[in-house]
Amino acid sequence: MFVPLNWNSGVDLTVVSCVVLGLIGLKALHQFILYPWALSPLRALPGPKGSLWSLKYILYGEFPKIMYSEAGVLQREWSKLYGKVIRAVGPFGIERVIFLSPAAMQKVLVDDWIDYPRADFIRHTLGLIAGYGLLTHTGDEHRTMRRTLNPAFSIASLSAQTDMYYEPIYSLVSILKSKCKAAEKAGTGNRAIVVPVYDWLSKVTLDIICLTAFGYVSDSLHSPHNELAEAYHDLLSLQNGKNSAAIITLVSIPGIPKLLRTKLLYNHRWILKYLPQLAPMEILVDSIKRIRDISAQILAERTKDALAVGAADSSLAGKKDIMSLLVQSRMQDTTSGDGASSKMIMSDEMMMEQVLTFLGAGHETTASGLAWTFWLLSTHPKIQEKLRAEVAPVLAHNPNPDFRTLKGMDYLNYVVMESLRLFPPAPMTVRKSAKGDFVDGVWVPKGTLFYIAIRVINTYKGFWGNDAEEFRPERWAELDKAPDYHPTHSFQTFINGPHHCIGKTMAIVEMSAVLAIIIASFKFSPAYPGQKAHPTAAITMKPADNLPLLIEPVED
Ligand code: HEM
Repeated sequence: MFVPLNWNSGVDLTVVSCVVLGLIGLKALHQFILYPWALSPLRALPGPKGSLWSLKYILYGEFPKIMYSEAGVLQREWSKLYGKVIRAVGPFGIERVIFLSPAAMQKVLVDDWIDYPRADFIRHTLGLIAGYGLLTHTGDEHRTMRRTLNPAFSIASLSAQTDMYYEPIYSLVSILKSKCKAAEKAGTGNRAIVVPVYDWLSKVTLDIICLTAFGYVSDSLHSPHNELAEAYHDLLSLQNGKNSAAIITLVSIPGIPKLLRTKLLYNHRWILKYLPQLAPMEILVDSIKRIRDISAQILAERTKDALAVGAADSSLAGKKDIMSLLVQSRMQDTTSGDGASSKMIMSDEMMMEQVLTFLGAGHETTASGLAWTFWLLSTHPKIQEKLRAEVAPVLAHNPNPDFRTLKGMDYLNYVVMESLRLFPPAPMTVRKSAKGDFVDGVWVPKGTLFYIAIRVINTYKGFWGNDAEEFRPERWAELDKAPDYHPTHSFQTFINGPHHCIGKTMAIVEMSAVLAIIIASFKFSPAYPGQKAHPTAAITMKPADNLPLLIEPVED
């Protein structure tokens, strides 16, 4: 029988409160101090250790340092001090491990990938920003979804899309040339101008991904108030360590990721600006809603087109964009009943999440990759000259090179790969062990977070030699001579295994096309003496200052 607690019940409320508080205290003591520092089987691994006299360190561990330092650089310093296996304690006493060896990467990312899914907080952060599409699924569901999407990213389909790159790229060239001309006419006597390179690259890559992924003309290069470009601009303006920490904390609370996408919260988003720590979330909720609305519109248009084509003709009727291929394939599977076997017949809702994923995963990553390439070329003028000498004659002969011509320019490929190695647009990702097991001879308990140290592995001297942190594109021609280079696991920019980036070849070819044409048209140099790169610390690594650079048209 239920006995209410009151002064007459014989149960002393003070005792009950003390017991409850005592239990909470013990749990906190275990979580923050005893487990990570005295009981965990990982506690003896090498790694940074702060003072247990510091309340801040007990509460947050290495997290503040990680969030406020350049992505991957702190971890690279740890690898120099502690070697290929590192343990660091994060917020709430939660441990994370870093393994650099090819054997560990093979186990976690390739052989036993099902036992090492993406951690929930990273899944929800990605889902919120880039849709709950392929990026957020795992296991069998991921396998069938990937099988359904793979054909749209085949070499044949990419080759058919290459000619769609050129209109946006040449539009950018003519916009920048007219800006240089205007500067000269304005009486500076000089055609060199400083431009925010990342901003322009973000527009050109948005226009390219919209055309190649959806056959949608965004033309953000000419329309400064393009809705999609503005929504992404607002979303990306949130990208800094403080906001990332707030987003990660929020999405770790059950129910919040769903709430952030509801109409209710969108309609009352103004409330958020009154909550100091959550004020930037108003921009997040608003821009996500705008991006989702435009994505729904794109999907509805593609479905309408496919139905019209399907009624007239069963062929793809010249549509080469990824979404048209998927919508067509869904129609064929639905009518033939094939989808039930090996492929997935995606619902409208699921297709919509894929639209968001291709936009989110395929736009800003490529723009950042290109921006860092121009930064490296600005600070390495001889390499810039050598690249121009390779691409200019090819473009003079063929201004719109096809897939094979782009792949055939060796130095261009080396420059792109070397830049993606040093400045990987996604500098890290996270996995969580679903069971306890030995990794590289170390017992790692269930529930441990694995920091997949993309940038650290890409620049580890143990794999790349003493000049690992230098920009030297020629190294890609000499990999067979590098004794410790591992062909699969020394370069993790797109990671490896079943979750490896589905857009890898697309991104490399697109970057090569943009880079070849822009570098043949303009010389790049730093905007001011002593300029430094400022990569933001977040899930992706974009230049915090939009990368101002001095550009000058190359004489015809
Ligand atoms: C330079 C550009 C790019 C980089 C550096 C990059 C990097 C990555 C990385 C590191 C992952 C693995 C994330 C994880 O498992 O935690 C990934 C996955 C993914 N990427 Fe990319 N990406 C780029 C461009 C693209 C493009 C152009 C698209 C599509 C249009 C794309 C679509 C995806 C998708 C759908 C996944 C999830 C794959 C799966 O789980 O099966 N990415 N990317």
